[in-house]
Amino acid sequence: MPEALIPVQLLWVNLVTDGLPATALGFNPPDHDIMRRPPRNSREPIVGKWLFFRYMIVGIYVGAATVFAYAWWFLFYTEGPQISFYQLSNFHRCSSLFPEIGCEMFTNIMANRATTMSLSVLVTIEMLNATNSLSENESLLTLPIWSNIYLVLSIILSMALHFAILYIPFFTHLFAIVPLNLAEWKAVLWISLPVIFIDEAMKFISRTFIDDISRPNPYLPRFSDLLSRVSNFSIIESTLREGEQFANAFFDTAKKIEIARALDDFGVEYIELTSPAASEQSRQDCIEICKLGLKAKILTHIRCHMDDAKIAVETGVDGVDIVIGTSSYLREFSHGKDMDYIANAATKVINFVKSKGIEVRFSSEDSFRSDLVDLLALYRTVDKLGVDRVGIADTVGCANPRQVYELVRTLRGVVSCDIECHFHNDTGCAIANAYSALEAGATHIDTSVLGIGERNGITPLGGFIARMYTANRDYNKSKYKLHMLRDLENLVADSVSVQVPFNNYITGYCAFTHKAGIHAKAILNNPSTYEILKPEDFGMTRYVSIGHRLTGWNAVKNRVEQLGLCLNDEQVKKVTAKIKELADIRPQSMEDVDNLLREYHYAVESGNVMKFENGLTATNGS
Ligand SMILES: CC(=O)SCCNC(=O)CCNC(=O)[C@H](O)C(C)(C)COP(=O)(O)OP(=O)(O)OC[C@H]1O[C@@H](n2cnc3c(N)ncnc32)[C@H](O)[C@@H]1OP(=O)(O)O
Ligand SMILES: O=C(O)CCC(=O)C(=O)O
Repeated sequence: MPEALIPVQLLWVNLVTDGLPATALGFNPPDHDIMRRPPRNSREPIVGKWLFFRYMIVGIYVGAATVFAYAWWFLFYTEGPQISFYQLSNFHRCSSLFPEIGCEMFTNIMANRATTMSLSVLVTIEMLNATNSLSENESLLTLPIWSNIYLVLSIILSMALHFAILYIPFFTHLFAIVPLNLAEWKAVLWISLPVIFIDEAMKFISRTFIDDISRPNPYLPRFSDLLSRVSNFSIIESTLREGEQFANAFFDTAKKIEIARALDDFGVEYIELTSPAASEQSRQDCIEICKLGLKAKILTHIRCHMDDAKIAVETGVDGVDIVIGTSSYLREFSHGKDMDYIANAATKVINFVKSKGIEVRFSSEDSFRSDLVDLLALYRTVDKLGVDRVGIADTVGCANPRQVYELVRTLRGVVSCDIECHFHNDTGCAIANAYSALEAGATHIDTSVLGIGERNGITPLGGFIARMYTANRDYNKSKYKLHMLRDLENLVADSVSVQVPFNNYITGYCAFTHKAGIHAKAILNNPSTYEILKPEDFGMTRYVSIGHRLTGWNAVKNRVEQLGLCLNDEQVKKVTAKIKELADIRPQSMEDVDNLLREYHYAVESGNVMKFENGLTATNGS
């Protein structure tokens, strides 16, 4: 095709569009939802992938529309020459192929008209694009063009300048263009306007799927985080493997079976058992548990060693979890092998387990203190061998959630199989790390009941459930029998001779106890004010404690109503003051409080309230 625009015209477009409208955009008002957006990550690129894609789409449209405007004039315009596309695109061979059409049209005033169409479309589209840029994501319907009056003025001025070069003869000559008529201007508008709709569609996608700017809470999971498995994960319950490494643990066969059944009933997807290479009884127990026909898949955990693998595959397990240390500590002080040896051993053991048609997972022990390049190369190798999962283990509990997120996210880009994560709790990060791992794309999390395991253990099942329930209540309620958690924890606590901690997640005795008056009032009005977990979902009950100096009259009034007593607000406030007086001396049981309320109520009913109050004070003072 002939050249649609010459350099001076392109310079003009730059001058008109980059000058006034671009400057006016600096006066854009803020988006309406600006305060609901989370702060931008400082490491996020200014132009991310999606924004770049948007620019490409709009850019392609601008280019196509400019060229089309030129072609339109030659091909479709009723007052134009109406030649064919073949003729237009072979204009340089016009004199030899189709001289009858009059080849001078490609150089004379007709060509200038087509050029003017192109130029005008480009200028108009740029004005519309400036309008689109009032906001990156907000629609023009809610943030209209007149919200930036400078933009309106600059567009008017820019178009006036464009009209000037179109209709003042000196400039038309200078720019090699011609004045357009009404029909041509209509075509300019029709060709330019779609850019508004294209950008509105892009903004809609950004708002709905990419930026989540409509989220009321900026800290909820982002829809854009497509890798996140927060609502699609499996639990590998390792009480009967990692848990057996807890200092107090000794599980006989009957106890293991009882725990396995309880875990299965609760709904965990996998149960991991101690290596059958550990002892003859461990091997027998493994066989017995496999025979139970549980819904959960049974795994056993072995060293990356053919001897262990051969024993494991004979037990009837559904899968084998292979592990080997990759950090310099473990390579030097545990097994003494280098990365090449590890890769070769892994290949042999994985191929062997796979040949038995059962699941195989390969994990690196002490992943967070391993060399990242070595680690990723190893994972890539085992992924290619066809493992079902690779595992990351924070064996010493050194990792924090950010490090976990980064490692899992990196690994997610390297392997296509599932990713399992195992977090020790030495620094109290095990639950948060598990959550971060899922956010980054991990698929399986290792837990043990009450977190029991080597040293102070791993991600506790109950705490993990609390975290995941908070992220997606329905998903967790549909997968697990949450009300069984307490029995499960009591069973394991008894088996290993420990108490369930007072502040245990969900089942600790004070997990749903509310004490301070301010809390109690709000809880009684709406439990969600101070409860992120619904006790009834876990078969637990809420308790509002009132026999103490931190109580308040709202909590006391509630108790008065529960007891069916009749006191007005002033009377409740007075009796609350009495409770505080007494509780300053010693804590009051619920029975003490109830007796006091009944006595006070009786005194009110019988008209002896003054006497009662004085007597009470005297008793306290004595
Ligand atoms: C971080 C974790 O929790 S990993 C899981 C830990 N689980 C267990 O240890 C299961 C219980 N363990 C046991 O019963 C025993 O340690 C056994 C049966 C596994 C091995 O017992 P032993 O042969 O007496 O060896 P020992 O326990 O003293 O040392 C471990 C051996 O395994 C080797 N080893 C350690 N980790 C690995 C591994 N991941 N892959 C292959 N070999 C390993 C060590 O080099 C050492 O070999 P060596 O006998 O040549 O010195
Ligand atoms: O097999 C695994 O992934 C974890 C092994 C383990 O217990 C650990 O590394 O702490």
